[in-house]
Amino acid sequence: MTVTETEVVLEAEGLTKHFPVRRGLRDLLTRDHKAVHAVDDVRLTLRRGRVTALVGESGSGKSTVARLLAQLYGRTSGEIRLHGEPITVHGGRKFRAYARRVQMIFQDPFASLNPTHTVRYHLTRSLRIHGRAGDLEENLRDLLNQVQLTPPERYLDKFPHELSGGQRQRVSIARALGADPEALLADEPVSMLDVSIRLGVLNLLRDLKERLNLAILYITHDIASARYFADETLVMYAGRMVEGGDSETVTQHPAHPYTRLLIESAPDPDRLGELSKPEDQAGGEPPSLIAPPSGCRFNPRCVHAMPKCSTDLPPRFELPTAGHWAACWLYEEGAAK
Ligand SMILES: Nc1ncnc2c1ncn2[C@@H]1O[C@H](COP(=O)(O)OP(=O)(O)OP(=O)(O)O)[C@@H](O)[C@H]1O
Repeated sequence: MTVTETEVVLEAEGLTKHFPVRRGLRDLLTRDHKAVHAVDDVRLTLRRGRVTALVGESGSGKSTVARLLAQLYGRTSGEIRLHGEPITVHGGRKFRAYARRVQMIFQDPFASLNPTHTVRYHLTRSLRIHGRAGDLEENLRDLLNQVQLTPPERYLDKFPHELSGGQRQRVSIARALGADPEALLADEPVSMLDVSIRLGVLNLLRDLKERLNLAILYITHDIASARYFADETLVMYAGRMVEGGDSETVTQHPAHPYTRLLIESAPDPDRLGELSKPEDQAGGEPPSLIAPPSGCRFNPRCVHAMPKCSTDLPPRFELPTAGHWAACWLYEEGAAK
């Protein structure tokens, strides 16, 4: 791997987002400031030419992380660095300059494309906003070629409803590429597509990562696809990161009980009929994020929970494989595994 491939593009440290809960009259009287603890103390690094998967079940805070990184949401605390420089933008020209380098792809390509406008309109707008409208026709053709919608002439004047789900998502990707970004934040980019076309879109993203040396954040609830598609995998539970490392290690040798549960719960034809879920003690309910459990947030569900787990927040413990870590007291030196 060359140095440029591992160049850090975007980093987050201590990234935290608490959404205030709308207060009722009683809360006003008691001055009770409730908040949804959607994301707490998240640290991650996106590098050129690498895909980083962020995996977790619904409500674990994955989309909020992506929106914080895209600076679509203001953060409660923490730092975001672009090429090592701390950066905060609140819309306007500074946001546009940021979005030129960090683009987001959303889950639902139908909702993110305007049904009254053609592919040409969407892509032209992106190129214009990002100052790349010189040689417009050539750039439009180039964008469609990049996402393998060929010949481009067949697609340019189509409306979103005339395209398949996979083609629409390719147009969304082309629109993001119109900015010529360094990082792509892909929030469940294939989860709304038919199973049969998901692989094609993931292969396209992988091809773009390699050809354009992009840093990609791939958000998914499907840990099996992370193994296939991502270089590195981070696992999130109830707003906190619980495990990370290279994808092969995290998916083949998961350390955190929650990661093991995710893998056990993934559909696997070889395991049909095995109904017990030994890693899940509490029957599969994630906790309230308004009053999250103290200590490790997974402790009420964890079959390995020790007294300490409900009182002390586990730090990241390094594991034998380089770069592999788990925030779990089982890995404290001397703890029985
Ligand atoms: N704008 C908001 N206001 C209040 N709470 C929010 C807001 N956006 C998200 N949340 C809450 O924050 C938590 C994390 O949500 P988020 O959408 O980031 O999770 P997710 O892992 O992406 O889930 P999904 O896969 O279902 O999109 C959830 O409890 C959600 O209800």
